[in-house]
Amino acid sequence: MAVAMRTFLRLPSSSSSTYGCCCLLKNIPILTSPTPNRFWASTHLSKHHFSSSSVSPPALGPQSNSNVIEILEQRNLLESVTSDSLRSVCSKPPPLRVYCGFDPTADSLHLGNLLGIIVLSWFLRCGHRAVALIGGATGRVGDPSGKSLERPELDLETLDKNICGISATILDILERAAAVGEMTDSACPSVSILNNYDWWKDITLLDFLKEVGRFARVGTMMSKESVRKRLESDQGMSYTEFTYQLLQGYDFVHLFRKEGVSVQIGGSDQWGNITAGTDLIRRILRTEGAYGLTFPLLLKSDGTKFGKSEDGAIWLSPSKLSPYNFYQYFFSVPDDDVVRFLKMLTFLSMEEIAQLERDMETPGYVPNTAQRRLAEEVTRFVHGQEGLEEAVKATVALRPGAATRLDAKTIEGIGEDVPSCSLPYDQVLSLSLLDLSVSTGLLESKSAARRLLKQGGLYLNNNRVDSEGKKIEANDIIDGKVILLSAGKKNKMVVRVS
Ligand SMILES: Nc1ncnc2c1ncn2[C@@H]1O[C@H](COP(=O)(O)OP(=O)(O)OP(=O)(O)O)[C@@H](O)[C@H]1O
Ligand SMILES: N[C@@H](Cc1ccc(O)cc1)C(=O)O
Repeated sequence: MAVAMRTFLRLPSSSSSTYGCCCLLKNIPILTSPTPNRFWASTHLSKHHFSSSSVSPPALGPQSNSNVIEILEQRNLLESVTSDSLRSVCSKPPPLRVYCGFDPTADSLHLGNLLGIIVLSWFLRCGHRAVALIGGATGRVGDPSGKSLERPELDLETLDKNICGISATILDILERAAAVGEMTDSACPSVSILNNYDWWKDITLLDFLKEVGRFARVGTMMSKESVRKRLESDQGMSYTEFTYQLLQGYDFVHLFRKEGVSVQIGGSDQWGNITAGTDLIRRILRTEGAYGLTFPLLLKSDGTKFGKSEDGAIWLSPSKLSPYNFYQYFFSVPDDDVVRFLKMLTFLSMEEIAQLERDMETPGYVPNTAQRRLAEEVTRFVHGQEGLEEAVKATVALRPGAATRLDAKTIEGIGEDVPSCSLPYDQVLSLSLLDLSVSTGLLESKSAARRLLKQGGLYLNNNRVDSEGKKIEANDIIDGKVILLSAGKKNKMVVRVS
């Protein structure tokens, strides 16, 4: 993909800064900020081309004349709006500035968080502007929404690392989203990234009580679901967490006043915090011009939400989940989920999705066609065309019996996601394949390995092995570094040879 782009990024100035993060966001010129701790990025992108590849072309086409609220409704991405007049406001000029906040509670975002980026992207596609807010300040406090226990306090080093990790992902994805939206107005950046620590670090407790606390009603604060639920629990709620809604509420006031942001979006669990913001804007700035919008939580078919606490979180950062495994996840979603995911997680037209749904009911439908389309679209959106090509290449190459020649990079790419082990070169060379399968832990015994080999299920670097006497030769060690063993189609073992 060739993208002509001009990007500015100001990272927080280091030395004295808590957020002196040194992450280098790839391909992005970094300008030193005159304002300490300000994290700001803007993206202007113009033409957008795609190289030919073996995957379907991406869903293109900005929809600048469309009403974003109607689109979100059609795609099950709309839960509530604070006022129905948002519908008319967003269909006429000027474009709106819309923000979504992300607290740095982990070093990567996950699939549930992607919904916020997708909704921002729909606004971009419809000609509006997007602001992603990193909660450098709110992350120190911890949002009680949807949590039954107080969040553990994060140390500053961890917060810093998390801010770097999630900022890089958000910027990467939103740049691609803005490119599809073909926003070319250089006077007004289509995407900005801000850190709320920039304004909170200068506000004293007395300022806060005077400027914010005075306008907040304790009764209203107590009635928020996040507070009510916690007060019913044995542990109760700390004053710090109780204050969270006012921090997020004041962010909206600040962004409304200083950055012209008039819409805040978030998952349905953010309703209380978002309305804290619209209330404060009404009381402090005496205007009705601010809107909140929530989207439903993305759920698995068993009704549990995609999050980060449980095992097997679908991370967006390639260092936590490779593009190959990310792709595989979507390729394997059950038929019952695929249409819902196509609507919520891709930008494919509703017509194309309806056609895929009809095809699924048709005799001769090739299983997983809809899943393949889903996997392509979501992987391309999150990891870019390059990440998608890497995932597809690995998928083809890693299929047992595949004709494609494996290389060390492809095998290393899955090394973090499948079991792996390291063995010295001279221990591996001339070892029998049966012994290697057992000593690496791929199979439990030599007799199990022999049985599998006889059934035609034991593979060395994707080639089926028939001979019981097969020994590892130098040219079986790919690029002198790795061996891929497979027991059947699913069980793999990467052997790193040192
Ligand atoms: N499955 C989801 N669908 C839509 N939005 C989500 C989902 N999960 C999280 N979000 C959004 O991301 C925000 C941040 O998530 P948060 O850190 O509170 O919880 P989480 O990442 O789901 O973690 P945990 O698994 O620990 O509950 C949430 O407030 C919510 O709006
Ligand atoms: N409370 C949001 C993050 C957020 C932080 C500050 C805001 O102004 C908005 C949103 C969450 O937990 O994900």
